[in-house]
Amino acid sequence: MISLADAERAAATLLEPAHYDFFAGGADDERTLRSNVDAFDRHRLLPRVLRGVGKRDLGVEVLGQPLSMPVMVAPTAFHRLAHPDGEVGTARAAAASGTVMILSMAATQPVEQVAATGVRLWFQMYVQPDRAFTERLVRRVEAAGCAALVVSVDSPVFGRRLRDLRHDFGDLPAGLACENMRESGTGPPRAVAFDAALDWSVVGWLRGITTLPIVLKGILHPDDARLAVGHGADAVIVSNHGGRQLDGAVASIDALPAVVEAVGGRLPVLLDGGVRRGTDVVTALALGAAAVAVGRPVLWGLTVAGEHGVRQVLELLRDDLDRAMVLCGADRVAALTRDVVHVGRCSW
Ligand SMILES: Cc1cc2nc3c(=O)[nH]c(=O)nc-3n(C[C@H](O)[C@H](O)[C@H](O)COP(=O)(O)O)c2cc1C
Ligand SMILES: CCCCCCC(=O)C(=O)O
Repeated sequence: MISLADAERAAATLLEPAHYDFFAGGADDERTLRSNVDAFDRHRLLPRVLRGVGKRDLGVEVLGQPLSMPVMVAPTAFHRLAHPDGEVGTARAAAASGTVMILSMAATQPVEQVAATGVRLWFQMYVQPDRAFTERLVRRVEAAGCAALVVSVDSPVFGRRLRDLRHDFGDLPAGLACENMRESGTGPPRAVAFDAALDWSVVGWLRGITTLPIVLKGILHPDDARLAVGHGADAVIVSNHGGRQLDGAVASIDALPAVVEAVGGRLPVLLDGGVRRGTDVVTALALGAAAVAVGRPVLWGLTVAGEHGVRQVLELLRDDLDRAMVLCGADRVAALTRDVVHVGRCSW
């Protein structure tokens, strides 16, 4: 594997077609899925030269946590469908790469086991209509040592994914389950529910039950970004759920600048969706993201070689980012300013 595209090609040959399509697919006609990548391709970089960038520092701090690079692992479901190493393998790789893993509520290994790897872990959740269960889960992830709660707000219902319908893919195979949906270690797992009745009061409710930082994942509209600030969120993730929810939603990188402007530095803005190259990371950082997260590429690395494959994917991105930064004349993330990004013709 010398690129993330290689990882996907290799994974496609290894996975059962239904599982590959679950990971790769998006909602409906997959317009947003394609847009996430295409939109990065519309951006070009305007590099600076002769900047003395012999030594680079890719490190950033997000919510008080130091990351060795501004690339985190996005929450994705069902890692044991990809490889027996599962979420634990992904966590070990993220820890070795010095970054944060956001663990999906639909993980196939328990949060305690994943946290035991020593990774810096944030926990993603869909707030369940059963708030008592949600609160018990919050206590559980706090006890496991998770450092932030990532609340997905882009899923009042589950997106309609035609690939899954065609394969009749709905349930996990025997022996795999959403381990964090069990009330106790051995009890049957609950189904993950999506709650279309959720409104902004959920942020205050969560604030009332936990001191963990609350990160809202799935913000695209600048007015929602302002509301997130007003309701006391600690960070937002500009995301369209990898094109798996509202097909036709704007590409993440296109939504980023207005969200950054709306937030006005009051909280960190993260981004996921379509990040496949170091130049994509540079573009997002230059447009104001504090860091990015990657979803599918991690699953492809995990499929190909378990923990080692995820490590390879993360290190490929690090290497790519380092090269992109030096070629842009930036020796640190803060040196990536908006003028480095260009869309359309140079007019001066
Ligand atoms: C197979 C798969 C499962 C996902 N599961 C979750 C999930 O459980 N919770 C969540 O908030 N987002 C989930 N996402 C969305 C990712 O967190 C992220 O927004 C998206 O994958 C980023 O786009 P990328 O795959 O192009 O990097 C999932 C995405 C994929 C591809
Ligand atoms: C029935 C379990 C739901 C898992 C949700 C995973 C997810 O968010 C996705 O995009 O897929």
